[in-house]
Amino acid sequence: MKILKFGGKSLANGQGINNVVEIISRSVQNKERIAVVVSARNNATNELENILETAAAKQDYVHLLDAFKKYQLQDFQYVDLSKEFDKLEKLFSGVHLLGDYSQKIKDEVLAQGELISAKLVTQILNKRGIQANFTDSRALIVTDEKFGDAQPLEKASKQRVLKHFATHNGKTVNIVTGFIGSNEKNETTTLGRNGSNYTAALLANFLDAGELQNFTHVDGIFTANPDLVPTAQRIEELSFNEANELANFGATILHAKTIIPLIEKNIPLRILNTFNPQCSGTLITATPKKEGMKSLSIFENMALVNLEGRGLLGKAGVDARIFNALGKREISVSIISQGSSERGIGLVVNAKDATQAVIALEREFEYDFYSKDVNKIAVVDDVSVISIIGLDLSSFHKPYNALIKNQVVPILFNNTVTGKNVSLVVKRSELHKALNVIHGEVFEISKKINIAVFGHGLVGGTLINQILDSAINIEDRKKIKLNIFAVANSKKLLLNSDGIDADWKTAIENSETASSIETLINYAKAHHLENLIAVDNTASAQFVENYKLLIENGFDLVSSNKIANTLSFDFYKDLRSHLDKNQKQYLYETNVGAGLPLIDTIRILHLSGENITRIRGVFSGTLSYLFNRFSSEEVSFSEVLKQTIANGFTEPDPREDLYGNDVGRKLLILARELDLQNEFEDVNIENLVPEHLRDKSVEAFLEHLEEFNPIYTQVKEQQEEGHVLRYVGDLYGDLQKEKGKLDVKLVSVPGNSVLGQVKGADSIFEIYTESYGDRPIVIQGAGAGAAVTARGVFGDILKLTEKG
Ligand SMILES: NC(=O)C1=CN([C@@H]2O[C@H](COP(=O)(O)OP(=O)(O)OC[C@H]3O[C@@H](n4cnc5c(N)ncnc54)[C@H](O)[C@@H]3O)[C@@H](O)[C@H]2O)C=CC1
Ligand SMILES: N[C@@H](CC=O)C(=O)O
Repeated sequence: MKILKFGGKSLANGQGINNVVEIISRSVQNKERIAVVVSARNNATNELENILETAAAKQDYVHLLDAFKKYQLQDFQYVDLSKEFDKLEKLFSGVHLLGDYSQKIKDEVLAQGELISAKLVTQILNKRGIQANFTDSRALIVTDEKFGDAQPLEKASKQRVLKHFATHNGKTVNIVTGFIGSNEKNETTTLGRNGSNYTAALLANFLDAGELQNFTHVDGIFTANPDLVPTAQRIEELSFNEANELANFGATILHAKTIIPLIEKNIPLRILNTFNPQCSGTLITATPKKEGMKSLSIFENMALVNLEGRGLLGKAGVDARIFNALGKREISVSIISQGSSERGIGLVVNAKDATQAVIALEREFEYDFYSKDVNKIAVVDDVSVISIIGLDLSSFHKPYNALIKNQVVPILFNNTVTGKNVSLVVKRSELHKALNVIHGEVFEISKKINIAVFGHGLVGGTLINQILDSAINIEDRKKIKLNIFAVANSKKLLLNSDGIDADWKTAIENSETASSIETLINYAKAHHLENLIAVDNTASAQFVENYKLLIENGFDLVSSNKIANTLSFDFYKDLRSHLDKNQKQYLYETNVGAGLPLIDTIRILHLSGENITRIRGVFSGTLSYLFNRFSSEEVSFSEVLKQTIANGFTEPDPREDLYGNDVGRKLLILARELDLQNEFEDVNIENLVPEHLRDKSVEAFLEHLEEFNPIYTQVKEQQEEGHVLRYVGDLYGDLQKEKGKLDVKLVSVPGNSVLGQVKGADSIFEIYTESYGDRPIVIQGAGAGAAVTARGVFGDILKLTEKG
């Protein structure tokens, strides 16, 4: 025997009720022995409650009742529900007359919802030729007298159930009303929250059913509410214990009281979807294939009541008084937290009970206020509780760190001593984001990283395409979902919380959103985006001013833009202390040597105590390419310069390379990595641009490139035989002091020397250290170019995802 239970949404008009009838018919045709338990249809219970309130308020309820009746018969005019409708009319008219009702009357009213539902299903099945028997569970489930939340009397109920099924379970399917019973005086009672599930579980228990199939409107139990966490996954199997934990922690689909009758008889419970019958749902058994399942469950509308007092330390009985005062008002406390100083106790209660809780505590502790033992009772409204079920404190650091990194600071947390679960109280406004952050950390499901790209020129544009091309692969391999939710240039902003696609260029061209850092930050907040990274691929000094705001709003930073690291040393320090304060990271490997692993290498050497004594090399890809070709080919300086620009090696403003500023900046960045406090003005730069071209606009400058030719032809010709020109950066001096020496200059070196052998747009860096002596560590490779630089930026993004 199987018990099939259908919830309200399953029984709604249209696809729901049609599928229910199909499912039952198929079972009957397959000769399965089944009994069916039904809830009231769709919103019937709420509607009946509303009509009752309206009648009690002596307002016009008739149109509401008519609408209710119309819905019930909408597609089934042939079904006779006159008995239930008459009953409702009489009950409501009485309540309207009196202007009041008792819980007993309410139970009688609500019971009609289940009676209508069971009768309707029975008659539809009968019309299809299926022998179905309307079963009023008031004749089966005997309860105590607690109207609204009655307790079944198991022995008497079992006897009646067994008797009924002995006579009515031949070829006939019993369609049983859920939720309702009757007391020993034959008065209608209801079983409280989750009552229909309870009825189904009791029947399963009494009849020794092989399985209870609970048909809902969802595919089963998920690792978190899929409406809030899009990456939530259906759990295939759960143990009864795990399901019980879930039920205790607010998973509305289950309730502890519905699990217990099943555990007693070891009856599997399968949660199924009426609207997706192919889905195998979630199976709950005593021995699931896999145990240790984790899930997140929430209590959304909660409040935190804080009782504080200096005189509470060591005082016995304070907590007992608190719970006694709350208990008298039937206020249940879901989480309790008390520090060892006993100066305060925090209690999480349902938001609707918060005011009553405060009143109760104020009364109870009135005299303690006078004696100044208690000085404050306050409420933090709008909090939510997230419970991580299946997790203990040994692995709590991962979600906790991720929350802090995402600027969600839990108001309090606690764990259960037995069983595995940790609960956190967070501001309700942060619930959505917190859930997604925790989910990404706890489950081996993709962690989502939300990226905003500023500047989509050569490097930025290439980076976006690289990310889009590899995102699926990275998600498969690393369980990291890279989601570019924003792209900005100086004028426009493209926003899409689900991530931009390959058509992003057209999308940003068509975007009507003006570029604004505030708009972008607000968008990220409104969409509860977690794990935020801002990528600066501009060369803008103005944009750098946004860094602090981005950091404060939870963004880690990645930058190919060198400006932030080369402004004043005060700015440099201030930025780092801001990063520390907000626990944010800033990575900029591509600032020197494009995609080459230079900054990391120097940082690690320096951190490990290795004394770096000198760094020298060809720092600029642009100038490397320019002088490599100019030195070895019969070609004019201006011609190679034009090709260098066309190759995308130069800065957005190519004069920055030729003025020597770009190399100067790189040198300064490395110096500061070594904790030197140099300023940009300390760099001795040999400017490659003839003086008369220095104050021209970029456009005018580019029209006068030929004027470089006589100067550099002469420089080239004046070299020694076999020598080549190289534009070299040199950091030297006593690098243990406050400042080092930084030179940037054009030199002539033998063609077969280390620097002389550099080819293409390669950079080369010689790192001299105490341990390596006069044989420096050499890092060499492409020092410029959109593809390698974008790859370096991409690397920084991935490093951040791992650090998180
Ligand atoms: N090209 C290369 O080989 C390397 C470049 N870099 C750095 O990469 C950065 C980008 O270089 P490219 O892509 O070559 O330059 P680009 O000129 O092609 O792109 C820069 C983009 O930033 C945009 N932009 C400017 N101000 C902005 C603002 N306030 N907000 C949003 N967008 C803004 C511009 O409209 C432009 O599209 C530069 O800082 C450069 O120093 C670093 C290493 C190597
Ligand atoms: N213009 C720069 C680009 C990289 O930083 C260079 O050529 O090195």
